[in-house]
Amino acid sequence: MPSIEDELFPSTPGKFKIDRSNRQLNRCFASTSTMFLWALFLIALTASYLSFQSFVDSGSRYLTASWGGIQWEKQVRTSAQIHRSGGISVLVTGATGFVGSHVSLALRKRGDGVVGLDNYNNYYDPSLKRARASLLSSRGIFVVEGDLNDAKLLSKLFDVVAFTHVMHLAAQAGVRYALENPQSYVHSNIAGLVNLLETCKAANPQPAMVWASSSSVYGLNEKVPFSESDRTDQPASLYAATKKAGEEITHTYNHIYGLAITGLRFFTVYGPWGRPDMAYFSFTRNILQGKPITIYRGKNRVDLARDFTFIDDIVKGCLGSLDSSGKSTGSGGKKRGSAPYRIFNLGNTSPVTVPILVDILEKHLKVKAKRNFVEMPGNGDVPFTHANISSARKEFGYKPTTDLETGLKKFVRWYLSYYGYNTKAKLVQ
Ligand SMILES: O=C(O)[C@H]1O[C@H](OP(=O)(O)OP(=O)(O)OC[C@H]2O[C@@H](n3ccc(=O)[nH]c3=O)[C@H](O)[C@@H]2O)[C@H](O)[C@@H](O)[C@H]1O
Repeated sequence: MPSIEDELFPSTPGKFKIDRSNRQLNRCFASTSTMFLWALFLIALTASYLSFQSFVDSGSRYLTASWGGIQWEKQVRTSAQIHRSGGISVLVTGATGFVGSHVSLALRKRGDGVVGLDNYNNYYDPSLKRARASLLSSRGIFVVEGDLNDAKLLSKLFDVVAFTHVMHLAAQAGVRYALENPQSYVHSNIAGLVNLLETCKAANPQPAMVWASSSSVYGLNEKVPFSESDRTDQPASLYAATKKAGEEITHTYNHIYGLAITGLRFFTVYGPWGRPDMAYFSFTRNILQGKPITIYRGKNRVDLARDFTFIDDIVKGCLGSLDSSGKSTGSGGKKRGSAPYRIFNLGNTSPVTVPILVDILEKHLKVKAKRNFVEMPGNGDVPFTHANISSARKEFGYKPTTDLETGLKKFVRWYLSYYGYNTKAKLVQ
């Protein structure tokens, strides 16, 4: 298996050759007028190259065309192969993301077929995604590099494999980043979702879909703990609004086309191989580097709290949802009967305040944090979250077992090892 360095710096840079012959040029530059015309031509060529390049740069965040071909199809087919009786074949979107990589590995471990899809966008350090991809590849999971909005790619994937399930985890995550880049939420969480649903609806047979909604849909809801039947019409961030829109959109596809759909409201998921933009991760980085951390506080200096949920518990919830998803009834875009439409909270059911989270990190890191308390800015945050998980428990026996203390210990152990704190030379973060 190639190492992560090999993937980043391929040994064969390509087939581009520089033509050093100047005989042709000598003839062209024979007269001044020809030189002038030639100069104009070069300027036009450069201008069109630059505009093409900027088109490529702006598009490359999302779209790549590095798929297709006999070898590629063979890799997809092999990766989708099921190795247990009664197993399923799953297309996992966002497979090199935090939750996606863990779910892919768990499915593969129990013998299910898994094909990943990921666009490796640069919302956070793509090298972490490449490292996760390397791990997946070592377990025989092929990750297709491409974007949800690439309809041809999605339809090709379903031509090659009759996926029984789609685990849709690709998304623009993060509550506060929506202030900076609102369009990326629309691109991934709305347009990308619809594109995927269009493909699933048209597939024959149709897969069942399980996808990641968010605890943030509860928004300004004050009734605790949050139950699936509580109101979700007061989102506090654009992120939350796009996830809520996703719930409505998936309902439509269930209603019209008979797609079996399960939405999972994840509550602040954390753990090894996590997302660097999240508080527990960036706090750890700053604490180790001796930099201050900013802790938001609510009105009247009330601490914010989250129902932090350990990744292994989320993975159990995802697999339980896939196994109990029921079947889609339609085919080729035609509904043949009603199909299940479900929404579940996946949380830990025991909220912890942010300062206590920092206490636990300090204990595991054996370093004191430099705490800087500020009033919660109007950035989309909500004061607290708390999941009622009785529906998921009833439906597929969901039962979280990892408390924050234990989960953060596992995260810190991974973090120190991944970033080289256990060796003499610290790696650059
Ligand atoms: O459950 C979800 O659906 C979401 O969970 C996560 O959002 P959040 O619960 O906001 O997690 P996270 O950023 O770790 O902040 C945690 C706490 O630290 C506070 N916080 C944060 C940053 C900071 O600098 N200081 C601070 O006090 C902050 O105010 C908050 O109280 C996912 O990112 C999101 O993609 C989505 O999945």
